[in-house]
Amino acid sequence: MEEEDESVLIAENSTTNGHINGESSQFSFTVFLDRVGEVILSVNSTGLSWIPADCPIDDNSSCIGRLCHAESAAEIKFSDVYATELADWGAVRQLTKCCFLHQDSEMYLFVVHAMQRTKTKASFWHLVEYTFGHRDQLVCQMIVNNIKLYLAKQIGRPKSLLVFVNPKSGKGNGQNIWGVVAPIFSRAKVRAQVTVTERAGHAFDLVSSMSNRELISYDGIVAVGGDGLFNEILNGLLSSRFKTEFPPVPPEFMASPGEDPSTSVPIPNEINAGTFNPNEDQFPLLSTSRHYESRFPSSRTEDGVCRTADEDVEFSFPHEWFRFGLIPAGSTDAIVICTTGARDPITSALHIVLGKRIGLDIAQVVKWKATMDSDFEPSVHYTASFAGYGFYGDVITESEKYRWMGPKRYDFAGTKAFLRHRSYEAEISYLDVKSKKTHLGLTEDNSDGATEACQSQKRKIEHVICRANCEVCNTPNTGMVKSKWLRTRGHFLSVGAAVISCRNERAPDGLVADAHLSDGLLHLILIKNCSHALYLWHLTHLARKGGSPLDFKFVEHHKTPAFAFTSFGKEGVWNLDGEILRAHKLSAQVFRGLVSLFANGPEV
Ligand SMILES: Nc1ncnc2c1ncn2[C@@H]1O[C@H](COP(=O)(O)OP(=O)(O)OP(=O)(O)O)[C@@H](O)[C@H]1O
Repeated sequence: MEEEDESVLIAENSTTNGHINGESSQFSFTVFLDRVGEVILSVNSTGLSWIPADCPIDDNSSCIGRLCHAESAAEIKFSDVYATELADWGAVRQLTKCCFLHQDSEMYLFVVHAMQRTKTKASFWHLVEYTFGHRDQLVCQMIVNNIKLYLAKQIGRPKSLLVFVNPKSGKGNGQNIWGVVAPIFSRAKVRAQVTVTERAGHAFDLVSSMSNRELISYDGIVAVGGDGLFNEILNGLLSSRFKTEFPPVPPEFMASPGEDPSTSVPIPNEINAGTFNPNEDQFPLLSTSRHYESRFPSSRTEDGVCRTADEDVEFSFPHEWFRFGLIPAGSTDAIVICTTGARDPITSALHIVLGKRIGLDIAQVVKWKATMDSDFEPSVHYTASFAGYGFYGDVITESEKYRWMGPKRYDFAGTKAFLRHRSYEAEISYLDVKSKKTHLGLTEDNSDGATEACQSQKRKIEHVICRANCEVCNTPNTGMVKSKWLRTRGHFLSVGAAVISCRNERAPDGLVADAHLSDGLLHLILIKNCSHALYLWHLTHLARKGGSPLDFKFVEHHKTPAFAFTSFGKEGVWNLDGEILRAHKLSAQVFRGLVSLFANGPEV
């Protein structure tokens, strides 16, 4: 049906307050609502509401009256409405006085599309459609046009998105899942430029080779897949655009194990630039402004010509409006679960079209050497969720052999790695930061001296779960933060660095229940060698809601903005967001809220 211009139309049965045309502040119409009957529909700048026309709000005289009112009066905020449209001429069903449905006469229809929280789990959002009818088509047109005007004023909603669909994600459902959510985007009039990936690395290549100008012609990039696809796109965006110093490392880090640091490999200038200065008072990583400098290399245009940096436009971090979206279709989907509280494609699509926004910490992981004997060749990687060594590296290496099993491969590979029970000798240095600002989750005595009992007590006090409008994530860093390197060496079953809690089906509270999406800290979890039985006990705590996997003697947990790792074996395998990274020597730092996501945080 063709839409007309804003019509200045006041029907006989309408009341208005303000101007209908363009700047209407409030108006009411008697219309029909499908499955209810005649209602008085009011529209104002915050949303729409209706009450039954023949069931006044104070008519509680009968139980039927009360029932009708409870079920048929409602209010929807525009912040929850993602589209409205005229529909064809059709039938509206009405509720009789005895609350039975019967078919009423046909009329012109219009539909309002919105989200609704599931009653039992607020994080799960579902689609709701309200179909209204009126015998005058112009009335329908005018109401729709006015609702559209209000929707256009909603801030932060995307208009144009790049979408990557991994057909091989999870159980191979990527394309089907996109098929399910695509109508939400088209109803919301969001243009989607869709690429179905043909191979691993396809999305990385496309994103990294795009000019900034082309990239910011979109409002964001959506991954329909798992954490691995998201990670690929993230790296594609950051690798050529985000230039920063390497993570700080302790002075002796560049020496080989057992080697005298003074005879170690000369460190290139760029590496020196990132070396931590223990005498520096102001901690360099915890930026107060959360604005990161970036340099812009030349980039390629569509016709393959390389532009110089001058011709391209700036892409700042964190970007003012450019966001990532993630529609879960993978095997783990930890990032989606942590950022929306649900593993549900519809919920994620609604977070995107409604223009939600949340900052996400990103860890920069630098691999210095692949094996003990290889040369220093730093390669930079970024992760939004997790980097793990030892058990985690073994699981990912093993699971790659069984990709055909789909998500079950992780259980199979995990069992094999568990039975093998290998430990790895390694040295880990981490920055111990002390701050009076307890919002960072750091306390004055964050380090060495604390007893096991104290640590357990402290963990309980600090157990603030990250959620929508999280106070910890929204508090800016202020004041001076002191730091020093602490070191631990030994045999470890695993070394893990979690950027976020990494909740997933196998670990319902995540690896670290109280990790935050945007607090500028990594959670370093060191599992020292222990008996098979104790390790199993730890794993069962991980797999249980409300478990305490960190409250074991053989588990060290440190909140830190940076760490450095050296393996004492010949080589080391890391698991970076589900991808293999061979690193004998590695360092990492976190950037607070470096990118933004179309998400709200879990509503728990
Ligand atoms: N067309 C493709 N064929 C094969 N591999 C692909 C293709 N497109 C992307 N990939 C790669 O598949 C890997 C895994 O994808 P993805 O993360 O989407 O699913 P998953 O591994 O099942 O889920 P999760 O990461 O949540 O466990 C990614 O590293 C990505 O590079």
